[in-house]
Amino acid sequence: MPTHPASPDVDTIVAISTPPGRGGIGIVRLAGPQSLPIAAQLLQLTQPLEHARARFARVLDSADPNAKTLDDAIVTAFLAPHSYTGDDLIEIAAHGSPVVLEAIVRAALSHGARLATPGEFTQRAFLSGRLDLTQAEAVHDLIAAQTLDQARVAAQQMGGAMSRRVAPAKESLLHLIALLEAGMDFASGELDDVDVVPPSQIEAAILSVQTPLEALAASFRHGQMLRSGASLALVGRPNAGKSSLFNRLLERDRAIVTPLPGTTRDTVEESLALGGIPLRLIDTAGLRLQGDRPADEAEALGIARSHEALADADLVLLIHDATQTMTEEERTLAASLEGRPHLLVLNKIDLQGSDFSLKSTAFMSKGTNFSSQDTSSSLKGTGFSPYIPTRQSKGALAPEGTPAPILTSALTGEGLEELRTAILRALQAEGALADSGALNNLRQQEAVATTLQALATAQAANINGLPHELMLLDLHAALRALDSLTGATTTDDILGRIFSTFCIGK
Ligand SMILES: Nc1nc2c(c(=O)[nH]1)N(C=O)[C@@H](CNc1ccc(C(=O)N[C@@H](CCC(=O)O)C(=O)O)cc1)CN2
Ligand SMILES: Nc1nc2c(ncn2[C@@H]2O[C@H](COP(=O)(O)OP(=O)(O)OP(=O)(O)O)[C@@H](O)[C@H]2O)c(=O)[nH]1
Ligand SMILES: [Mg+2]
Repeated sequence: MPTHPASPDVDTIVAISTPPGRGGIGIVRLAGPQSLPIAAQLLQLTQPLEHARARFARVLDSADPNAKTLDDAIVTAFLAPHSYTGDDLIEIAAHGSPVVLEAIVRAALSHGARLATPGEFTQRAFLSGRLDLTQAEAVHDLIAAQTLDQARVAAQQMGGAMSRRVAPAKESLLHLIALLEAGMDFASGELDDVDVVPPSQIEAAILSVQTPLEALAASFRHGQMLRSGASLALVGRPNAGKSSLFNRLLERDRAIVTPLPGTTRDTVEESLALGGIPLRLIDTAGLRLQGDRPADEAEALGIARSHEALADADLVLLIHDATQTMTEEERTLAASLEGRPHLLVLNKIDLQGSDFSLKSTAFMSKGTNFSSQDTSSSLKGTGFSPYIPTRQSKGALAPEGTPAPILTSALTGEGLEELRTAILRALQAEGALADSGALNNLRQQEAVATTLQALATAQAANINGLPHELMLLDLHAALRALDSLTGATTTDDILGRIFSTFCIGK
């Protein structure tokens, strides 16, 4: 484990740790071996600093030759190794005035500190072994969290959920490596050509490492969704009720709605949290039918944007007016969405007879197994063919066949709950949100994917009876990849890239 001795050649760093701007209180943080002596020169203490005890102090105006008081502050000292970073750390909580906080930082610089780089406090915590890399990343995620669910997941990760989750797999892998290496030493001695460990035992051992890591790899999608959210585009013919549904989902009248087709001219974007997942909802200009020309250039440009939103969205909601027959174009559009996550929404069901609504409800409640005979007469005239959704076990936003249509009325609100549920299901984000120790960034996902690849190669070598030396190379590669997940074997440039995305002062 890397350690960070409190030696004088380690820089003492300083930064404002509270957000830029004015606030009730603002905190300047100093970390490193010179923190205490530097603080002593900036402050007039009435009582000596003690570990983790808040003390009142006057902040001296260092620029003033008579060193008058600039502010009153509360100062806390954390002595190495019992601090956030692991080295001596001082916090000065002054009034939250940017000029005062900057003066404190400037004074600390003049006494030998240097400005902390983004994330450097957390980087030191990592380098001193107080946090592993997934925990350090979680600190960043927690600060960036936009929903409480995101914060909960980050907090679990910050508490070491990931390391705990991979620990048993790593233990098994180390055990297997030790076993094979011992066997090899043995074999190179007197007992040549003797397979000390039988292939079936190796196969089982590799499998016991693979299984939990595969489950971990599958958790990536969900973690990613919680971190970054998803974008949702509402597309369809003019007047289908896209903007009305958009407003319903947002629960406010954001987009303009009129009875005239071609009302929405440009894409309209709004954020929305659904089931703890941050979503970017995009209303688009209605797609005109062939031969049905856009009214003007603005509308034509708007339609071009609709196509872009359609191409970029993580999930497409194809909105169809249930009172209209589905056109060839819509069918083509629906077909082009195959293989991508999308939902078909039949809107304006309030305009159908009550008969329609009842049958539709029965149709929906049958669950997911529709057969062609089920082609409900309620859908007659809409042009929708029967759907046979298939469940896929894993895979990001995996297409699940053509989804069953969702029947809504933006006017009455009917079907909106079903639509919300269907959106979450399509994003595969239902169920336990705070899946403890889920992978939640590309770096983590790659570490696990590389581990699994190396394990698969090792397994193939085992099955093909290749020498253990070769298998050991793959197993060591797997171990290195697994260790990079928690940062034990992560290169400096990758570390640099990770911490540079943090706030200054964190
Ligand atoms: N004022 C303040 N608030 C803060 C932090 C901080 O550093 N300062 N934190 C972070 O930025 C977070 C809390 N995390 C922290 C984690 C560990 C330690 C720490 O010093 N731990 C020592 C024990 C300290 C003691 O003796 O009481 C240790 O574990 O050895 C401090 C904060 C959020 N709030
Ligand atoms: N009865 C009924 N009317 C609806 C429903 N949804 C929308 N409307 C009406 O249909 C008309 C068009 O609605 P919009 O939401 O503007 O349709 P749009 O798809 O955004 O249309 P464009 O922006 O032109 O592409 C408006 O008069 C709405 O009030 C619904 O579920 N039932
Ligand atoms: Mg509209």
